[in-house]
Amino acid sequence: MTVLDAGELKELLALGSATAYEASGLPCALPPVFRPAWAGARCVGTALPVAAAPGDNLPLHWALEAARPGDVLVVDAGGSEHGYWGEVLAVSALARGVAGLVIDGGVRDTDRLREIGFPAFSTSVAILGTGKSWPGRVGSPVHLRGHRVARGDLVVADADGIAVLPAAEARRVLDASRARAAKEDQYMAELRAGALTLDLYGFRELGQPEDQS
Ligand SMILES: O=C([O-])CC(=O)C(=O)O
Ligand SMILES: [Mg+2]
Repeated sequence: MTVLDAGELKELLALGSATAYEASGLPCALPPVFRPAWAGARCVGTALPVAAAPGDNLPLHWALEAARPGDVLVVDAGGSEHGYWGEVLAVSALARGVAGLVIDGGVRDTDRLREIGFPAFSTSVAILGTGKSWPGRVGSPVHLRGHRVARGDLVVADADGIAVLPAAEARRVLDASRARAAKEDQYMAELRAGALTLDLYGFRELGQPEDQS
């Protein structure tokens, strides 16, 4: 679905969410309240939006049938502090090639998610269970804390945060991210040699502090 191939997606993930965000020039960052469920979780893929009711994870079971390999489930659960997702759903997701989960809501079984390597990002970790009353919506756009996420958007999620890019911007953002990283690599060599960011970035002209003691 995305215009990038598997190698390019991997490269964008390695460049990182912060670089993708900065290079994009777009307001594409989800707020920092979304955190990885375990240290080292990271994923890239195409968004499959899901809407769920507070304390009800039935739509996530449906989403696993609808998901295509490489999809990231992006779930609006209204920030509800319930364990919408855990080991059982993650095992199924891995078997079906789902690349990850982003949920405005809770996840649980986080040790097991780490052990089996399923990358989940959530606004809480919560042990409360969920009901199965409303099948929800799978595939139509959702709003996560004011950010619209549509089917096919590109999700880049790692330790720093989550960028959600329109699919049509993916190649431009990859190119701009490569350029940004290459420029920073050049700067690194100079910084290691003792140069100052004030000079490399031309910040000296922006003004100096009153007290430099
Ligand atoms: O009970 C649920 O649906 C969520 C959960 O803990 C699991 O998937 O293991
Ligand atoms: Mg469980």
